[in-house]
Amino acid sequence: MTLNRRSVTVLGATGSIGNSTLDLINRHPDTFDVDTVTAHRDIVGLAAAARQSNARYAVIADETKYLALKGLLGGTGIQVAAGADAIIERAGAGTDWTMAAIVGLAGLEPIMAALRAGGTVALANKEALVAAGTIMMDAVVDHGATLLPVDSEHNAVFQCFEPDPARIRRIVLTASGGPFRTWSYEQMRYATVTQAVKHPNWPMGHKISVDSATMMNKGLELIEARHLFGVAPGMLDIVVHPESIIHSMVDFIDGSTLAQMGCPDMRVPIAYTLAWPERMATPCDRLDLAQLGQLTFEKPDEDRFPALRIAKSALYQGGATPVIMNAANEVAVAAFLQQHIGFADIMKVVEMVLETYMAPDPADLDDVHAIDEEARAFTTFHLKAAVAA
Ligand SMILES: NC(=O)C1=CN([C@@H]2O[C@H](COP(=O)(O)OP(=O)(O)OC[C@H]3O[C@@H](n4cnc5c(N)ncnc54)[C@H](OP(=O)(O)O)[C@@H]3O)[C@@H](O)[C@H]2O)C=CC1
Ligand SMILES: CC(=O)[C@@H](O)[C@H](O)COP(=O)(O)O
Ligand SMILES: [Mn+2]
Repeated sequence: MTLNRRSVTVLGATGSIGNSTLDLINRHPDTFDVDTVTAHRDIVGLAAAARQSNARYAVIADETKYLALKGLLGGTGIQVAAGADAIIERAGAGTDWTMAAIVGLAGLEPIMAALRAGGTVALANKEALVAAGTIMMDAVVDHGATLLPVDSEHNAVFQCFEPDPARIRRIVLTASGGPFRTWSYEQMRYATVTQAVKHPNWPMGHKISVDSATMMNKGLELIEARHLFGVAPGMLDIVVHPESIIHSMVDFIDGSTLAQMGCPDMRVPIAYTLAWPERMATPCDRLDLAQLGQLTFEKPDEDRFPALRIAKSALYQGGATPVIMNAANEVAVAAFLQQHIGFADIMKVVEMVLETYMAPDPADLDDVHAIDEEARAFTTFHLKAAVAA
């Protein structure tokens, strides 16, 4: 590998994507210079990540953990900071490459700071793009930044894509179908947290795992694709592919379809963004199609997975709707993970909020935050009523 030396920051360093990113980075200490690693509350994980990667800064969002983190990193020379603003400040410090792997809308401002600094942002956090897509894509252009998709489907599309929209007929996102692909709606009503976070193919954080189980993950990914690739909503499609070997496809006007394939390991798309526009070697398993035997495909079922219908409607509506949908979903998923509501209640809540809470289209980031905060408060207040209805 002959990559230029580059400085990197990993936002969300203690999570599933953060760990995979640092696994790759730590294998190449002569290429990657780790500037900053961040986390929310996990000081033990953050201190380990900072030590292993020889980071310059370790930043924890929860300010009450500052002294404890400082204690864990005493004598290392690694600088410690705390608070959401400190994360935004380090994200905007101008490193060459930033992994955006904070979960949820909490990741939006650090992403915007990194884009404003004009660097390359590897985007795992889909919630921020769903809520603030147009604003974020404008910032990429205005600040000469580069936004590279990490999400496996979007990274696959990016690898197959041609920027001339006249050549593209359709983008097809693959969906595993999640842990409840073969379950009836009635069975899903009684699904437990343990069952919902057990994804069949990908080990991931709890929030995205629940999104995969409801299939809201695929709905969020439709909106993510619309912004990343600038295509009309009608050009986006989903096919269920339980093996997660084909990560997505692009259909061209001449009848050709390009697909990107690989074993389900997020280090592959992460490595693509780390090395881009080159490629780098990874320790990931290689595909053995003869060993796999067959790949299967199914139509998505919007009756058993209403999130698909709800998100499609938000995709077409745009404006405030994706912000509200994302906020309601984040609140409802958290309530499910805390066992306050059932699995099937998640989409009941999201649908109720979208039917009853209205907001004008956001013009800027302040509007996005205002709508997000109000929608969260509305969802929390009406949670029990939505479930009882
Ligand atoms: N995991 C995957 O394979 C994929 C993930 N993604 C997307 O990537 C993002 C991260 O996912 P994943 O790694 O699975 O999630 P995890 O839950 O595993 O990790 C989340 C990370 O964000 C940090 N964090 C959480 N809340 C805050 C906050 N309020 N402020 C600052 N930091 C915070 C966590 O810190 P702490 O550990 O201290 O809580 C942790 O480092 C999500 O948006 C997800 O949709 C996309 C495609 C695939
Ligand atoms: C690894 C990744 O990109 C996830 O978003 C994954 O796609 C989730 O799987 P589902 O297809 O089940 O949503
Ligand atoms: Mn994905």
